[in-house]
Amino acid sequence: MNVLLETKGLTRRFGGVVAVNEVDFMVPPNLISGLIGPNGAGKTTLFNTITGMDTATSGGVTLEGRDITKAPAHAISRWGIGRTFQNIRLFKEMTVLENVLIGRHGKNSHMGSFGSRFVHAVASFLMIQKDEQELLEGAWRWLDFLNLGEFAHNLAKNLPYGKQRELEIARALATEPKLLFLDEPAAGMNPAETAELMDTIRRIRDTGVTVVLIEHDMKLVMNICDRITVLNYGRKIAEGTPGEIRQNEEVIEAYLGKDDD
Ligand SMILES: Nc1ncnc2c1ncn2[C@@H]1O[C@H](COP(=O)(O)OP(=O)(O)OP(=O)(O)O)[C@@H](O)[C@H]1O
Repeated sequence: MNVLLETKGLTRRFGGVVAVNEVDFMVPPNLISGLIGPNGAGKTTLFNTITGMDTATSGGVTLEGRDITKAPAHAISRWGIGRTFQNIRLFKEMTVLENVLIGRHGKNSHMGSFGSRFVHAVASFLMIQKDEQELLEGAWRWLDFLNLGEFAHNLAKNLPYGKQRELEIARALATEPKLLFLDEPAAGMNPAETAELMDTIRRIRDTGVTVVLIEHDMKLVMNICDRITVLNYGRKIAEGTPGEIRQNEEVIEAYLGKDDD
C-alpha cells in the first residue's frame, strides 16, 4: 500500500503517563483516515507529536519518506501538513477573509523579509504586489470552496458555530497542505452542520488532499472514513475498514460499546 505519512514506534511520555505508546500509524494518500478511541487514549498527543507541536520521547515520523521526527511545527507546515484544533482558535476580532489570509501568509515565507536596504525593499515591494494578488486569490478560493464567501467581511466571532469550525478548516487549507489533520471537527455541531461537514470533508479528499480526523461522532466516522485506527491507553488496538472496526471485539469492549448503531 502507498504511504504518505508513517509513524514507527512513536512514543510520548508525560512523567508516568505513556500518552502514546509504541504506535505504528500509517496514512495512505488520497483517503480519509479516522483516529478514534476513548477520552485520554492519546489521539491529540499523536497529532501533536506528528505535527511538531510536541516532541516524541522515542520512535519516528516520516512524511513521503522524509524523517520529520525532530522538525519544528513551522517546517512541518511548510512541508505540507495542515491542522485544526479541538478548541476553536480563530482571531475572533478579525474578519473571515483576514483569518484565511493569515493561514495563507505562512506559505509565503519571504513576505517577512521586507528589507533594510532600498533595492531589496523595492524588489520586495514588487514581490508583495504579486503575492498579495496570489494571497487573495488563494484565500477566496478556499472561502468559496467552504461556502464562506458571503461571510468574508464579517467578524469571525459573529459566525454561527458550525461556520467558525469550517473557517478553521479554510484557514488550514489556505496553507495548501497535502495532508490535513482535523481534531474533532464535528464537536459541538448540530446534525445539519455535521451533515454539511461530512460533505465538505469528502470534497476536500476529492481535491487530492489526504485527511486524517479525530472524532467521537461515530456516525460521521463510520460514514466517511476509508480506514480507521483505534487507540486505547496510548496503544493502537485495531486498524481497518469501518466494517472491520465495527465488528472488532476489542474495540467494542474498549470504546464502541454494545449500543452502537
Ligand atoms: N501536556 C501534557 N502533560 C501531561 N499529560 C498530558 C499532556 N497532554 C496529554 N496528557 C495526558 O496524555 C493522555 C492522552 O491525552 P490526549 O489528549 O492525547 O487524549 P485524547 O485521546 O486526545 O483524548 P480526548 O478524546 O479526550 O481529546 C491523557 O492521560 C492526558 O491526561
